[in-house]
Amino acid sequence: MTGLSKLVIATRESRLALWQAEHVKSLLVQRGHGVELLGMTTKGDQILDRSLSKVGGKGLFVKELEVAIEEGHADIAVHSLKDVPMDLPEGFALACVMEREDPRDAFVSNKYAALADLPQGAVVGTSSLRRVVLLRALRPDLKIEPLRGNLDTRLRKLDEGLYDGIILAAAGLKRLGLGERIREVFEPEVMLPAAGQGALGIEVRSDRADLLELFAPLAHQTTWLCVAAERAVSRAMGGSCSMPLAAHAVFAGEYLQLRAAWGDPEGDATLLRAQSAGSVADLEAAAALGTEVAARLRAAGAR
Ligand SMILES: NCc1[nH]cc(CCC(=O)O)c1CC(=O)O
Repeated sequence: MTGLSKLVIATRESRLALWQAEHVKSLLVQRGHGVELLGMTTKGDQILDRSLSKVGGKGLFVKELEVAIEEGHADIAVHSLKDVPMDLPEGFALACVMEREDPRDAFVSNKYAALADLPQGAVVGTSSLRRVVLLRALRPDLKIEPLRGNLDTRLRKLDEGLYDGIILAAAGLKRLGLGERIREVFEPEVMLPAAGQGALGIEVRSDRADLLELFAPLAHQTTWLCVAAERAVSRAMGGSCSMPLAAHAVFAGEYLQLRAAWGDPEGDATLLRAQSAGSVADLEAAAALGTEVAARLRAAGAR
């Protein structure tokens, strides 16, 4: 990047993706860089009638953006880390992980103030296998129905009366100024978040030393360590979103505390949990903690 050229951010065109790209743009503009957005549609945005776990998973939201970078139409992509596959394609790297928004899941409803207020057999919308399994553990009586689409689409379907309540990430709602729609946030003890939930990552070509240097100051080190541990659990478990898997890390003093939960993808009521904590100084140590927790899940019977 020279002083003259503009930095181009490839982005999906959902309101949340655009907010995230604009957020990164404003941080760069504050630092004196020229920035442009390149909006594009991904397969994940087009396929709305099937659960993502059935059509190929997380990579569906990032592939087109990587092609744009590869072909030189864009320099970077901004991702919700939750949607980023555990292993980036050859030649790509995360330039940084930024400070996390609220990592928790939220209950949204027009009729009920909390999950516990839902009557027997109420209809709850979510297409996340993780949320399905964790919801079943909390309320086996509920009727869980698929719910896909971007945030606005999901809220519209709730408002049309198709569901008594839905589960969404608090982070997306807060970023879009929709925090007042949240009736209840679930503490991680109650509904363990997905690996990377609430965190943003910047993807670049790994040979772009200029960009790696440019984004180093935007990194949030504790978030990066937490997310590295969480993603290592997913990686060690096979890392696909056709498996109900939760992983969430927090710092308690100098210790990184990592918890994970695994549900049987065949859909029975099995829910296994594992955790560990360690003093973690770098990304390798964080990843090792994640691998250890995955091994504990397996020892408990996870496949
Ligand atoms: N799977 C879609 C997705 N990817 C990231 C977020 C929320 C924001 C975040 O986790 O950073 C959402 C929406 C949701 O799960 O409700």
